[in-house]
Amino acid sequence: MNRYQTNGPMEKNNKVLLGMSGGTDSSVAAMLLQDAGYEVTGITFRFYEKDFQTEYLEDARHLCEQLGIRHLTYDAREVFEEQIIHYFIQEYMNGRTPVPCTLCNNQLKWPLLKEIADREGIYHLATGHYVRKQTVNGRWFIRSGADPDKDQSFFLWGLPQDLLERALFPMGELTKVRVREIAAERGQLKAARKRDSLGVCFCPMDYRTFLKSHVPEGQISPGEFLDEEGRKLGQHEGYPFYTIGQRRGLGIWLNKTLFVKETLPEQNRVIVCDNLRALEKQEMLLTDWNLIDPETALNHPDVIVKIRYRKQANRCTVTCTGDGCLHVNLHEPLASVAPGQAAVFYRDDLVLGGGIIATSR
Ligand SMILES: Nc1ncnc2c1ncn2[C@@H]1O[C@H](COP(=O)(O)OP(=O)(O)OP(=O)(O)O)[C@@H](O)[C@H]1O
Repeated sequence: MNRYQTNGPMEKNNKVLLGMSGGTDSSVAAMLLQDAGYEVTGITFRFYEKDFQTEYLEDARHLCEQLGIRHLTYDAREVFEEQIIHYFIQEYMNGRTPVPCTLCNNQLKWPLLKEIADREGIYHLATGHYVRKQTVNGRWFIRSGADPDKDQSFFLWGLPQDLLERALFPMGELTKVRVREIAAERGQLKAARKRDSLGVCFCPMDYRTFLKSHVPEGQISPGEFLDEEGRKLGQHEGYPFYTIGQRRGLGIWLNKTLFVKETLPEQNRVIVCDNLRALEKQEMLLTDWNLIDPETALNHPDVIVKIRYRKQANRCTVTCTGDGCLHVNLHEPLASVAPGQAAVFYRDDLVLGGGIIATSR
């Protein structure tokens, strides 16, 4: 899954390369890593800058100066645009639901951290993610963070062993409330008060507005809403604007609730239904998957799968298909499964792996 490969293992040392976004978590992470005796280097990736705003860079640089640590910047805007923003738009245009934060972490942010750490002779890699890590039978697993409201384990299922082994997660045992307190206690009031980042960094608003301003005119056009029997119910604004399970904003006025069941990009049609049960799926096929230890995940009846960051957890059995996909048999049906979304496997709070949903039925 990862593009950035380097040669051979690196000797352990007490140096750590910390991804610093200028936000509260990575700022406090820098302080805690320093307290723990590490020689910290901060790095800020320039992924995306709305209206050329670079205050986050200045904030990260300023904090490093105050802490007396080295700070690097790395311009990743072009690769971010190609790999993440382009993918995000393309997925919607293909009638799928993208997972840009998962992709960014697993294919860009963490591999870049490793690449630069290798170059700089730095063994450890760190971020301000609210996760923990643990070894089981000699393999490294991500565990949920101690703060259930901030747990970010859902996004890191794709990290390979060589990277996990070197990873440090200073936020893992802390709550966000405590992290803000630590920043304030150390006199870092700006860091203490920063707002939590909301949703996708380059698209914090409704994705439809983003698509409207980024997709060339004429590529998204109005089409038909059909019911399950193929009867025309009205006109939609273009299939990429609708996601499976959506019920708001359809603009169809019938005296019953309607849900998007399916989008058909080639025909620019959106199929709706009036029964939530019609959205339920019992099986999923995953591609681009990663399992930390296949033995612990495959063919066990006690695996939990999540396809949403919050408020959903279904029991399942995972098997490997002959053609290299993962088959997920859901023990209870699950509604609103969209191709393109990530499915993440857990046992208790241990992340066993995950993959991208190709199909479901
Ligand atoms: N532009 C960036 N450059 C370097 N590292 C980054 C950048 N953006 C995020 N990170 C790293 O990834 C972690 C998770 O980022 P994310 O944006 O998901 O979380 P966050 O809760 O907003 O974190 P923070 O409070 O540190 O901004 C950050 O704590 C940081 O270590």
